[in-house]
Amino acid sequence: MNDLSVSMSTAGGPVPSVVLPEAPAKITARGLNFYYGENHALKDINIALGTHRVTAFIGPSGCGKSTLLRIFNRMYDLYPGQRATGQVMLDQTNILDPKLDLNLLRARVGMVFQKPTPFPMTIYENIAFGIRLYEKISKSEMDGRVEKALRGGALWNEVKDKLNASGLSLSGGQQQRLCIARTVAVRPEVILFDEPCSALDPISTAKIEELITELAEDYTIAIVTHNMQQAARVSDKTAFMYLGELVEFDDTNKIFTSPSDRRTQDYITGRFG
Ligand SMILES: Nc1ncnc2c1ncn2[C@@H]1O[C@H](COP(=O)(O)OP(=O)(O)OP(=O)(O)O)[C@@H](O)[C@H]1O
Repeated sequence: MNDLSVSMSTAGGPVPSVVLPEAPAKITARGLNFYYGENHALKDINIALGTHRVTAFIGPSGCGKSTLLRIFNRMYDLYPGQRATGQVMLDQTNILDPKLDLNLLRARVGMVFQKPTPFPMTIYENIAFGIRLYEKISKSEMDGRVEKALRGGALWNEVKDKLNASGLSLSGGQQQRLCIARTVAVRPEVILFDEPCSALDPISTAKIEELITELAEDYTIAIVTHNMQQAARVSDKTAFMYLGELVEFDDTNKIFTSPSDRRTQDYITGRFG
């Protein structure tokens, strides 16, 4: 990704022209089905997310992208009547195991949402709060961790002189980078992004995309996006979903230049969705 040359896609945006070598799987779903009560929202999903790779999920509204992402850190446990069958592995850990410690899972698999959601506390505390849930460290160690996380979120230079200001006083784009910093602060292995730029202006969007590319050096990343140029710019692999099915999953370059399935072709050329 970082230093790849680009070519034009059928959707009109740049796509990476070099295919990265296959990476070992970090998250693997096998025969995954998901139900909202009677609504069968995900149908027999089989997919592997490569370690330190960026996997994009695209598809028309309601196809199940967010549902799949939320399974990766068991967000569905928060709502009654929802159930998953099949297998989803994070390395050797079965994510669907009812006995799994969800706090530990969510420390390993962090999530950044569509709308920036800073806590109503200082910038410093937004970062320190999550670290304290998992670790007891000294003030000076915490200062170091907060700085490192804010650097990781590409926000340090903008906030280093006002760490005691409210997180809510930042711009939307800065708030989203604060949320990313908050996520990396607890040192996850995977970061899930659910349409992270849809509430942001183009400059903030570009910053977040650049950041996602940098973060892939240290984390495995999954991103749901409606923006196909964004999927093409930031991801190594792209999954196209339709009506709860995983229609096609391949190198991003291939998906955007010569997809195998007619439905993928129709979607990326704007014929529906
Ligand atoms: N909390 C819920 N309760 C019941 N049904 C739901 C719930 N959330 C989503 N669904 C249904 O599950 C299906 C998949 O929804 P999901 O939000 O995963 O799709 P999506 O591809 O992320 O859509 P969008 O791009 O619009 O966010 C849809 O039919 C949707 O109506």
